[in-house]
Amino acid sequence: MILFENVTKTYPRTTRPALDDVNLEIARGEFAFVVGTSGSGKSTMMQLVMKEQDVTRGRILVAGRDLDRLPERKVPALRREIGCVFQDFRLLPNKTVFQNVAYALQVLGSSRARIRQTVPETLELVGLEGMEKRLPHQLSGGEQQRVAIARAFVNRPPILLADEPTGNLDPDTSLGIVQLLDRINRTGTTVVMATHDTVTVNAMRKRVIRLDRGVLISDMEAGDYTTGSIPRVRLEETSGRSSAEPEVSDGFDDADPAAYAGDHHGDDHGDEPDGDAAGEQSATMAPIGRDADAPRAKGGIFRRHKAVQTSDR
Ligand SMILES: Nc1ncnc2c1ncn2[C@@H]1O[C@H](COP(=O)(O)OP(=O)(O)OP(=O)(O)O)[C@@H](O)[C@H]1O
Repeated sequence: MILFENVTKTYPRTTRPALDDVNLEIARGEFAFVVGTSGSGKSTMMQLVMKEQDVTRGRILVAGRDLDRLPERKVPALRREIGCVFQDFRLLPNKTVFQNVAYALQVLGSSRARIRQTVPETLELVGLEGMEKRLPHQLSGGEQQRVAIARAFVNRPPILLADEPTGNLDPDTSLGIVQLLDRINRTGTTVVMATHDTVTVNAMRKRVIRLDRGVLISDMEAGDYTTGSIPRVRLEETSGRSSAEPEVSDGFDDADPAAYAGDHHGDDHGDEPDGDAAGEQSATMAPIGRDADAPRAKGGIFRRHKAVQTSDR
């Protein structure tokens, strides 16, 4: 689903790379934490996946697309397949919970009927039923982040990136947010979460990818956030081969969700990707947990890597 091959990113007017020769594969349906101290390159990794930044060297594949060869006009289609959640929630302050989530579908051209159906389903999924008409400032931080997650997930993207989503939250609330991301992951969505949050990482026992000054130093299944004792590893290829919200007039300023009834605009998603793109998303919302036990398919085109211990830190 996400493949980094010898990826180096050096920002203009800097000497040390933000990411330095990173090799990495995250398969479809995986949940991975990306950890490391401030400045280790976590956000850069996320931005590269979104094609908000371009690599300096190396290659990135996302959902079957080679980002270096992706024409600018196809970047929106890439981003429709990636939901994003940030530390600072980034909600629209003058819109209700419902409107914030609806907005994500609206910009995709979804019909009012679809919006009216899927927004309440998604709000229920994230545990915000009954809060549709509240404004962001009438919510706790954890609730605001749930709105942001609902907005990121409402069109069922195959990939969800979360950059420090618990950075502004207390430990209990943080755990709830990560458990929600875990639930979303169980529907089949690939989740990558950058974090400093030791407690949550240790509680979840998921894959932990560790960066140190731009270098991928370890990649562990069911790992933890043990600082100082993780063996340094390098990724060695094996022979086996096996995939700012625009402020627009939306016409949806009515605080009453019932106002969205009935008016079909069609679900034109615009410029669709080429056939090489994996996983065109479903237009309908499935109940959460429907796919929870489905086998996690590995992408067929991605190289497999294995972690090799090189030295102790
Ligand atoms: N736009 C930019 N221009 C120049 N340097 C940048 C830019 N963005 C990030 N960097 C540098 O790249 C390195 C990695 O930064 P990045 O934000 O990816 O780290 P991070 O691990 O996400 O940090 P944090 O946990 O504090 O968010 C840092 O040295 C940072 O100063």
